[in-house]
Order: sequence, then structure tokens, then C-alpha cells
Amino acid sequence: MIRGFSADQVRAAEAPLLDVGEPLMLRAAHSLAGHVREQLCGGAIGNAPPTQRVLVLAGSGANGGDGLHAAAILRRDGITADALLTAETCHAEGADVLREAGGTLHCLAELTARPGHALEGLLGSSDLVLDAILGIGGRPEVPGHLRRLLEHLRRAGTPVIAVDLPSFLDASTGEAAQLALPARTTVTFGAVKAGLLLPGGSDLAGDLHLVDLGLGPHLPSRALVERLEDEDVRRLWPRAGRDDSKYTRGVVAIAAGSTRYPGAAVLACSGAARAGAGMVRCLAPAPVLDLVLRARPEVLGHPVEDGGVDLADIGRTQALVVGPGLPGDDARARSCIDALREDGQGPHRGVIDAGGLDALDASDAFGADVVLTPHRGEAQRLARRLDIDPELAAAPLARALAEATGATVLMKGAVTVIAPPDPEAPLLAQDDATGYLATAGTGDVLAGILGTLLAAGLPGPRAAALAAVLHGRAGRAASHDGLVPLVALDVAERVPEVLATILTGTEHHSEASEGER
Ligand SMILES: NC(=O)C1=CN([C@@H]2O[C@H](COP(=O)(O)OP(=O)(O)OC[C@H]3O[C@@H](n4cnc5c(N)ncnc54)[C@H](OP(=O)(O)O)[C@@H]3O)[C@@H](O)[C@H]2O)[C@@H](O)CC1
Ligand SMILES: Nc1ncnc2c1ncn2[C@@H]1O[C@H](COP(=O)(O)OP(=O)(O)O)[C@@H](O)[C@H]1O
Ligand SMILES: [K+]
Repeated sequence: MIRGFSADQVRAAEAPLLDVGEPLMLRAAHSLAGHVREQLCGGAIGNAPPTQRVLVLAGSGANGGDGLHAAAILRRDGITADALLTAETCHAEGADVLREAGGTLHCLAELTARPGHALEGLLGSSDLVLDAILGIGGRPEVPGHLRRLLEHLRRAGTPVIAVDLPSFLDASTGEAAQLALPARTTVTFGAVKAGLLLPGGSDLAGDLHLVDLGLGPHLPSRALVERLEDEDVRRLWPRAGRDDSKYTRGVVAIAAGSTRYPGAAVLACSGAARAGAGMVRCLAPAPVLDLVLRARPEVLGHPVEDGGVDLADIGRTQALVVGPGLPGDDARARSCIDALREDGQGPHRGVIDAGGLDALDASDAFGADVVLTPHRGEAQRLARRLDIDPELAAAPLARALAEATGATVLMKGAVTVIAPPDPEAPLLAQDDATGYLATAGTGDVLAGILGTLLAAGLPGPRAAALAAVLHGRAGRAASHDGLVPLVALDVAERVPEVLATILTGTEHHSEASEGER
């Protein structure tokens, strides 16, 4: 598990080490320089091709200091590293050691004041840029004098390593300035910053590489944000045992599909079946069931008429999925929501998606094992009805909806954010997907996968994060790692193979960490 902390939490954890004189900046700089060497020449010191040049963009604070120290270390290893100072002041000790090591410190204000293209010339001769303009003290706004620099680097596509975090990113919330530089890798010090895991920061960070500075014992036991990795999937995934029956493994009932959107039922039932439900029931009008059973003969069909469903009639069910392909006024939406409510007949675990979300009102209250799965538009519509500011960013919007409904909220997007109803519990943020998942019907598949995990008895927030991992990875597999388009049913069909890869640990996975996840 990757655990993300706020800027204040990181500063508080660093304080006792700095008080006793631990050389944290030097340690950070050595690890950073090591990483740069690895990028340039596979880790062999003194072996860098002499033509490759590193340029450190150094701001006024300690983040700039990390970059300047790292440049000096690289120089001492025979790698050409210089600095471009982006502010009026810079980290004095870092500047001294880089000068002593033979490096040049260019000044941005001077270069831009010169006639001609001195700045572009310097940038054009750099093979790798270290972004050390701002660290955890940075605000997500770009001052005017830095625009030309950032615009040029974005256009040129020069590889960037972010020092601690991409500059102009809020370390705690993930909010980023539009011109912030996307990094190939982020080398982050002491602890992963929460903003690197959330929408905004996660889009900029590239591969995460955590440098252990010994902060572990000083970090709070609760992180702000968590992210599941393969080892977590291996730990949490429900396995079938010798004593299991289809009922003990979990029965999921899915109220989905209508005359207008019949395919949604096929997709949701396929997601549920492929994720390993003991049994999938589908509650839908007869023509929809006909379609579902042609695609998935293993599903049990429960025909419904206009008047909704009597759940007491359908037999044992551990989780209920309601909403894919339902108009908000479909009678199944209200009867299933009533069952899922804290004061309802149960089951008290399930998924409310799509049309189900549009049928919710302010009086509906749930427990944490009910998961709402809105995309941004659905979340905003629901927020308006619940008197919540619909313009909030994804994470605070998910938090507010969870608090208002008592349910877990899974907010869809390139980064999927999951808010448990307990405001003190960490958010979960998964970034496993591909833009090719932005195609009709993939959300229906996700609802089915999640329904199966809830039916197996997993707690709402964990089930939601696991479903997001599986769904994102299946999307990646179906699109050949983001190379070719996919259709929603492909995503369901790829779930078993992706799961097998994760459970057997046969795929290279995130390199985040030198110990402190
Ligand atoms: N502490 C430790 O033990 C260790 C810390 N380490 C390193 O320290 C880093 C934190 O350093 P830091 O606190 O000096 O903050 P940093 O982000 O470099 O600069 C903040 C300055 O920038 C300014 N500023 C802010 N936003 C701005 C904007 N949009 N545009 C322009 N300016 C802006 C702001 O000025 P203000 O405007 O607020 O007066 C302030 O002066 C951390 O990320 C890690 O790399 C490592 O060495 C390991 C050990
Ligand atoms: N740009 C993107 N990158 C990665 N995943 C995405 C992107 N856009 C959407 N997704 C994912 O695709 C799914 C789309 O769900 P949804 O919008 O409900 O689709 P539908 O209602 O058509 O089934 C969600 O799981 C979402 O996280
Ligand atoms: K930085």
C-alpha cells in the first residue's frame, strides 16, 4: 500500500530528525543524484555519455537546495550538471557546492532580459531537467516570469524528473497549475505526498520513487490518502475454499437494464460474473433478461414488471447493484434504494450507480458497505440536491457526498477517488486505468465487479478500491496498455487474466518505495 501524507504531516515528521541534526537534505540529494545517474547510464558512476547534460531548475527554497546539491554530486561523478535559478534568491549552501564542483548557475531573469534566444538555447542543450522550483511549500500558481520557461519545456518535451513533487502542485490536495511540468519520474523524499496520489498530482507525477529518510516512525498512523498495490490485491482478494458453496461465496442481485438501455444489464452482469460471484441474479424486464441470458447463461433471471421488485421474493442475496441502464424514475431504483437504506430490509451492502443515483434524495441514509459510484456529472447533480457545492474538486466532493449520505463514494475519472463515510479514514485513490476506458458501458462493468466484491463480504471502501484496480487493469489489458480502443464487454472478459497476473505476481509493478509505503 502506498500511503500519502499532507505537507504539514511531512514537516511534523521531519522536525524531530532535523532537531537532532540529521542531514536530510544531503541524503535526499544523494538519492536523487543516484536516480539521475541510473536514468542517464544505467547506474554506473562515471560512465555517463559526456554529451548528456542535466539542468536543475532551482527555486528559492529547500527544494531548490536539494536540486543544487544533487547537481554538485553529479558533477563530482563526471556528469555535466548546471542550474537555472528561477527566483531572486536561492539556497546559498547548495549554490556554493555546485560552484565549487565546477557548475554554472544561470539566472532566469538575466537570460530572459537578453535579446535573442539565450534561454531557449540553454534549454535546447539540456537532455534532462530536474524540476526543483518548488517542493512542499509550493502553491499551484505560476508567476508570470516563469511562463516562458515552462511553456518552452512543455513544448520541447524534454524529460523531467520532479524533485520531491512536481512544482506548482499542492502537496496535500493534488491541485496543480495548468503549466506545471509533467514528470517522467518523481523522486519524493521521506514520505509520499498525498497530492501525488490524487487527481491533478497523479496526472503529473509519472513513476513514483520514494526515498527513505527515516521518517517512518514519526509519521501519523493514519495517512491522508492510500493506494492499493498488487500485494494488497493478493492479500485482500477473496479466495474460494473447499467448504464454499455458491451462497457462501456471495450472491449479487443486479437491477439493471431497461428498454432504452438494455445492454447495461449485460455489461453489469458480465462484470459481476467474471469477478467471481457465487451467483448473479438479474432483475429486469423480460426482453432485457432475454439479452442477458443469451450473453451469460449462468445468470438467474428475475423478470420485473412496471411496479418495481419485491426483494423478499428473489431468494438469498448478499449484495444489490442498482442503476446501470435505469431511468431515474424506474420503479426498481426506489425499491432497491429503500432496501439498501440503513433502516431498510437489506441487504445493507451494494452499489448505487447511474439511474439509481438520480433517484436518491436527501432523506436516504446508508452504511459504509453501500457504495455510490458517480462520474463527475452524476456527482454534481447529486451534490445540488444535497446542498453541497458541486464545483468542489473530486476528492472534497466525494468526501462531502459520503458524509451527507453515510455511504462510501467512488468518484470515477482517470484517477478513481474513494471516500469512506468516516471523515477521519483515509481516502483511496487508484490510478490504474487508461483513457480508452472513457467509452460507454465501462461504468456498468465496474458496478458489477464491485457488486461481487461486496457480496463476498469485503468492507465498502476496500471493495471499491479493489474493483477500481481490477477494472482499470482490465481496461489496460483490453487496450493493449493504452494502445488500441476497447469496448466495455472486453473489460469484463479481461478480468480473470488480469487477476491471475496479479495473484501470481508475474507482472512488474510500481517501484514506489525504498521501505516507507
Ligand atoms: N524539511 C526537510 O527536512 C527536508 C526538506 N526537503 C526539501 O525541502 C522542500 C521544502 O522546502 P521549503 O519549505 O523551503 O519550500 P519550497 O517548496 O522549496 O519553497 C517554498 C518557497 O517558494 C515560494 N513559493 C510558494 N509557492 C510559490 C509559487 N507558486 N510561485 C513562486 N514562489 C512560490 C514561497 O515563498 P512565499 O511566496 O510563500 O513567501 C517559499 O519561499 C521539500 O519539498 C523538499 O524538497 C528535503 O531536503 C528533505 C529534507
Ligand atoms: N480518461 C479516463 N481515463 C481513465 N479511466 C477513465 C477515463 N474516463 C473514464 N474512465 C473510467 O471509465 C469508467 C466510465 O464510467 P461511466 O462514466 O459510468 O460510464 P458508463 O455510464 O457509460 O458505463 C469509469 O470507471 C471511469 O473511472
Ligand atoms: K519540485
